[in-house]
Amino acid sequence: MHYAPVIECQQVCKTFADGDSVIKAVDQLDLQVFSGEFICLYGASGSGKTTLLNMIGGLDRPCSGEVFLDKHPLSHYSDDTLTDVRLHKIGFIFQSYNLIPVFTALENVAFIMQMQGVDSKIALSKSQAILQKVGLGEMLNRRPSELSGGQQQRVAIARAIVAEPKIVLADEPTANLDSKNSEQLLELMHELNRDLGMTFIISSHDPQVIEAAERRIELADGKIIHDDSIQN
Ligand SMILES: Nc1ncnc2c1ncn2[C@@H]1O[C@H](COP(=O)(O)OP(=O)(O)OP(=O)(O)O)[C@@H](O)[C@H]1O
Repeated sequence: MHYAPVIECQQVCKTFADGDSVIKAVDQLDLQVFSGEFICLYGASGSGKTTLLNMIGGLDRPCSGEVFLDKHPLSHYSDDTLTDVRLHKIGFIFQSYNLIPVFTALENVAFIMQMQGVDSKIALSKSQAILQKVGLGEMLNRRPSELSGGQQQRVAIARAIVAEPKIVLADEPTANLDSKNSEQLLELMHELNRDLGMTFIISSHDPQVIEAAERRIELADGKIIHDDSIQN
């Protein structure tokens, strides 16, 4: 059951200069995402998936058009406010895990909540609980270099979801995982979607991820060429 669009893209464009020519990475794209959806963006390399996720998450700004988050146009926010909005509403999972090498698994997860101003003790206990949930309860004190790729990815996921954001944006989250770890990650994301109603937008080339999504959206040349929610 979907209640309200949490994200809306209206005629969103993003161009990049490439020498004398211009690349239209995202081209007049319209999209509505509803609360609780589990979406996979797929399409050839260079079709615009990462660029679109970055604009939805406020990491990058469109050249024209507008992205709305909970009906608020992101362009009206200053960079500082946007950082704050992102911190409280959106969890990011990147292909490269972006963990802080000198922090332990526990500290990497707790860090986001501490930035949100959550009391340290509470942040650490919530982080411990979420690391247990992703199967890393025995590895709280290991640094990223002491964890496997799959385990590092699970720390990154724990970090993205610990503050229970409304929206999770994941850019090729299974790209560096074997099929068993990919399956476990997918199960975890589905569980969070089902139990906590988190909205997921995942970009992927992985047939396992595409198959498991409720709504599949295909991009080509910065445009949507297929959307399961639209009869096309
Ligand atoms: N910072 C940038 N500067 C110049 N061109 C860029 C930049 N970021 C993206 N592009 C170009 O924009 C287009 C879309 O790139 P994007 O990374 O969004 O595609 P993608 O679908 O995520 O690709 P992949 O599946 O390979 O990750 C590509 O042609 C890319 O080369």
